[in-house]
Amino acid sequence: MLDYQTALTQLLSTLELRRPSIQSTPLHQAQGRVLAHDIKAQYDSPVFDNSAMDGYALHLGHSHSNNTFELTGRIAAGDDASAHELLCGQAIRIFTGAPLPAGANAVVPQESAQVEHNQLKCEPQLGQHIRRRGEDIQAGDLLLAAGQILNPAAIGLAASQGYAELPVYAPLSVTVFSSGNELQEPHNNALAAGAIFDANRYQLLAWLHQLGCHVVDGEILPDQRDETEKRLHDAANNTDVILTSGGVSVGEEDHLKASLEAIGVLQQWKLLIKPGKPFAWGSIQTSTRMSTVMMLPGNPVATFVTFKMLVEPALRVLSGTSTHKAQPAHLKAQASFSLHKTEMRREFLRGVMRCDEHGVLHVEKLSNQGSHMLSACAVANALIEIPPNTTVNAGDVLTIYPL
Ligand SMILES: Nc1nc2c(c(=O)[nH]1)N[C@H]1C(S)=C(S)[C@@H](COP(=O)(O)OP(=O)(O)OC[C@H]3O[C@@H](n4cnc5c(N)ncnc54)[C@H](O)[C@@H]3O)O[C@H]1N2
Ligand code: MOO
Repeated sequence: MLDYQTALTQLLSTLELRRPSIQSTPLHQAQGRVLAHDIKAQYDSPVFDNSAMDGYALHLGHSHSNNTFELTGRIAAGDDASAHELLCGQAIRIFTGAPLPAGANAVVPQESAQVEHNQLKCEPQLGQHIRRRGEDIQAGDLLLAAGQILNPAAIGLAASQGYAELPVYAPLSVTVFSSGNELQEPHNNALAAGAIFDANRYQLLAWLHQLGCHVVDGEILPDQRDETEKRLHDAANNTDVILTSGGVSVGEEDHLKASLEAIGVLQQWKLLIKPGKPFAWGSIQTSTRMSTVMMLPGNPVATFVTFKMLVEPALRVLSGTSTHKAQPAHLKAQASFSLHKTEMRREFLRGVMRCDEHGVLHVEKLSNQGSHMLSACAVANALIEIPPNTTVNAGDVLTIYPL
């Protein structure tokens, strides 16, 4: 059995070689997509020297000893300033964002100046309130690096440089299956004897929508080997990724692992983590594509934890993010609980983190930690990592993964 970090490293390095195709997307559809190439700045930013205030631009010179300037005109945002030039002792009405005329070396906000008969009175400092050409970005600089997840600010930055489209990786297509004869759809709400509602598929579909994947609902697989193999193969023909939950442990009604071995390659099965021990991954090669398969354990909390700690990073790498950036983000927090654990598996407890009035992060473990107890996942805002064979005392510093 692999420990968590080795498993994550192996999974991500396998997937790094399976990058999706590259396409061009208009900016309004770029949110959440992964940039496929480096993008360079096409312009200096600011594009030209301009005013940071509504007020007056002026030419402050050594030869000009008093605080009075002669007003010569007006430049608004959007105007061309090339027709204007300020000589020593001259000023011009100007507005925020308007280009500075030649000769301007200070801007005075209007509330710090008085105007009388075309004369401006103020006490300017050389260079004040001027936004210099290129002080943020210079033409040719790296604007956005390949692998960056495009967020609203990155999209605004691309627009500010005149990009209307960006090269991004194609969205991943993912089929989601649940497995088990006991499962019933929630809309069919009279529960049959021995049946339970399918929680995992709905949980997984929601995560995948949040990640911007193209999702195919594969519905429920019966505990039947032939049917499982056929539907996995069909899904591999049609989608880049297959996620299953349940049926991956050791019982004779658990057909997922054996089915993958029969029609594809099982690369890894079983990890030293709790919950999530029977997690498996591999691939199915069909005539159309190589589909990545990840099999999540059926206990709903095991599905939750393995999704956040393994599947989400894997999907990020398959979407074009670097293996480094795809790692789950972690923080350090002081435990507000104690426990003694004699267990070989690294555990990911469901917890609530909070910052105290001194800025120190604390984490409390929720009750209901069983791997069938989904209730704690719905209120948790962090997973708490407990290494193997560990005693935790209140105040100890632990690694947590914000949710
Ligand atoms: N003899 C052993 N038994 C089990 C072992 C083991 O090592 N030896 N491992 C246990 C661990 S740990 C886990 S985790 C589970 C995982 O088993 P499976 O992946 O085969 O999942 P199932 O047996 O199908 O289901 C487990 C549990 O979860 C419920 N379930 C399944 N799918 C869903 C769903 N879509 N929505 C809601 N609940 C679901 C299912 O009814 C079971 O109660 O195996 C242990 N057993
Ligand atoms: O590893 Mo299983 O997920 O504990 O119950």
